[in-house]
Amino acid sequence: MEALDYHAEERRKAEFDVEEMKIVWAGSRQAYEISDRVARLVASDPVFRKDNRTMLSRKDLFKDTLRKAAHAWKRIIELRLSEEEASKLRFFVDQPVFTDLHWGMFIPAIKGQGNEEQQQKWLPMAYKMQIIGCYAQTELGHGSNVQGLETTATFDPETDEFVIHSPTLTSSKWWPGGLGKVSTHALIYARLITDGQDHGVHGFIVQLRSLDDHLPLPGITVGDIGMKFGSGAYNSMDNGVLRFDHVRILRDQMLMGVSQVTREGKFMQSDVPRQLVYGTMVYVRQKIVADASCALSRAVCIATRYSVVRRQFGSHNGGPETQVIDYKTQQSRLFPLLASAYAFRFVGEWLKWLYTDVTQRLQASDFSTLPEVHACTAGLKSVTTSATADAIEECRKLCGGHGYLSSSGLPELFAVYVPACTYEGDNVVLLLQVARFLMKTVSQLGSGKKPVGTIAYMGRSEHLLQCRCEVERAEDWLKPNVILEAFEARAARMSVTCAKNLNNFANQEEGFAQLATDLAEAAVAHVQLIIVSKFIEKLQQDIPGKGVKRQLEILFNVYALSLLHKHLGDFVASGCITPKQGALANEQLRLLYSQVHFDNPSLLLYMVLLLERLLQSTSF
Ligand SMILES: CCCCCCCC/C=C\CCCCCCCCCC(=O)SCCNC(=O)CCNC(=O)[C@H](O)C(C)(C)COP(=O)(O)OP(=O)(O)OC[C@H]1O[C@@H](n2cnc3c(N)ncnc32)[C@H](O)[C@@H]1OP(=O)(O)O
Ligand SMILES: Cc1cc2nc3c(=O)[nH]c(=O)nc-3n(C[C@H](O)[C@H](O)[C@H](O)COP(=O)(O)OP(=O)(O)OC[C@H]3O[C@@H](n4cnc5c(N)ncnc54)[C@H](O)[C@@H]3O)c2cc1C
Repeated sequence: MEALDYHAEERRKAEFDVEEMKIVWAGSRQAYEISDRVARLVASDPVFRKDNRTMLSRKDLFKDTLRKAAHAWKRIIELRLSEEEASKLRFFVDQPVFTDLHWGMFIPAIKGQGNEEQQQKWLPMAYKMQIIGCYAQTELGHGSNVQGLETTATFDPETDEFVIHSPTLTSSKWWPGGLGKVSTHALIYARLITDGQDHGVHGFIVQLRSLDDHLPLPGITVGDIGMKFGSGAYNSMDNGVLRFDHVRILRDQMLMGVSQVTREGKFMQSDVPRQLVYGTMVYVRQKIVADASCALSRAVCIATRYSVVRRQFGSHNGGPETQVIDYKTQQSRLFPLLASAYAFRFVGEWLKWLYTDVTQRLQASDFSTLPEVHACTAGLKSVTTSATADAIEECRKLCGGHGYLSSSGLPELFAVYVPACTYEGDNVVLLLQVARFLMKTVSQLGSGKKPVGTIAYMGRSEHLLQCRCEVERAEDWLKPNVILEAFEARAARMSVTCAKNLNNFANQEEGFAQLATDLAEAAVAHVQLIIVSKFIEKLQQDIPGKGVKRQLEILFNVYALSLLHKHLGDFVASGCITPKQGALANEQLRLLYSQVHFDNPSLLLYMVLLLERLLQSTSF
């Protein structure tokens, strides 16, 4: 049977309502309709073709990208697309481009850190793209350590100006996307200095290039940092380098929403946490989590199509060879990735709500959830991007030799995706931020301050440190409460153990440095618990459509039990499950794999169907 006939046949046998599953994947009927409409728009427009992307020179690739970005903007205006539709268009055009940073960071930073007057001054020009902005924080010498940035912004009370300067080679801004060729302005993060006093890192809007001839302005040295990983990939983005030689800007070009400098040069810190200067990074991290599920689902779609169609060995009496998807090893490698795509989808939906909630709270000067939001966005960005990057590589291997062909789409997908483990925060550095939040929570357990939200389970740590999972048969692992308690017990025990070991060090900082690896692992356990718990909450919602909820329950169990199997050492070492119970979990997983395949081929093929549409505009 031909592949496409097979697909059609399998879809006809669907055990569930595929149309309703599409709505679940999209998040709502409206979101699905927008996705479908914009995907068709991109797929049907020859300007957005990408089948030549990996054969172009860097210069031609960049020109092609600019052409696409201009065409996208033209279509957005002509069709009066909403912000959500425009964002979808960027996603389907699927090529790193300067607009990602203009819309994804430059504008949000002005909205989040600028005062009312600054928003009124700069946003209208930015929305009309009369100015193009980038987010210039990272320097040659510092990326993770934001407090180590060296660029200076020195207030001159004589002229009511800041002097922006790059005092050292390592203070050169290095990496900002859109900086190398396109941006006319940059949001510069620099050390604020008034009257000889250093007030730390703050944001400043600086014009880099003339709006008449696009040439760099006096005192500005700017350019592209050159080729990056892979051929096509991120080379469509003009990541740049930038140096200042005593460039003067007006005082009102310092973003004054978080702190201010008066005409007399007095530094004023508003009664808001200084970390609001980091707010744009938090915003992008939560978007990156949603993007992870999309990138992962594309890779899974390709590997699923291949696995369903490819036959190898197993022919009897001249009959057809075995579909590779029938091999247990292929299933045990592929199905957890399919399940992870759904898990990241749902936790990304929740994180978007959490971010919206904290934004509303900040407007009411309620900073109570800011630490948790930082920990959740940092941790989920780290865990989902690391898992997705590894998964794309696994999908390449699942496709045998063909996975290494550019035309499979996987090499390009991998090369474009993997920097997500670094940008917006190195994944290990972000895990250590989560660990810092966990240790602070554990240290406060005795204070009577009840942990809430995603860390609430820590308030039950005494019980969790004693509990034993009630599993006697493999099917006991199908109960969400049993799985949740196992993940809570593991996470609580790993954090409490780290906290106890930290107490063996006289100096907390030294202890944190020595125990960093254990702390990072405790952070992963905490974040994986969040993902599992949000999947369970999704299943507790009303999910319409014949058999849809049943499919999602199967995927939940595949996701949770494959994680438990992968990290069995943590679970057993922390005492919450026995080796025998671990073996029963693995037995249940095997049963689920065969069920996912035989009872639910259209689930896989549904992914193929939905993601086929997304892939139509791609090179594979
Ligand atoms: C066509 C039109 C449509 C287009 C639409 C496009 C939309 C696109 C949207 C998204 C697209 C995504 C595309 C992405 C492309 C690539 C983008 C890449 C950009 C970048 O990489 S920007 C640079 C990123 N850099 C970083 O992330 C740096 C990482 N380092 C840090 O965050 C910090 O330095 C640190 C957190 C590691 C340490 O900071 P530090 O001040 O030293 O703080 P500490 O001493 O560790 O902690 C002090 C205290 O502060 C708390 N804290 C730290 N950070 C935050 C925070 N962000 N929020 C809140 N609180 C924070 C920390 O917990 C401590 O608290 P405590 O004292 O413990 O209570
Ligand atoms: C494709 C791409 C696009 C980018 N776009 C932008 C942009 O638009 N704007 C912008 O400002 N920046 C941008 N960046 C820069 C990016 O934000 C930084 O590269 C990132 O924050 C990591 O910082 P770093 O490069 O200094 O790495 P480092 O922090 O030097 O990391 C190197 C190694 O050191 C380890 N390490 C560092 N500190 C610690 C610690 N305290 N404890 C344990 N281990 C540690 C890390 O885990 C890592 O293994 C981009 C980067 C890339 C790759």
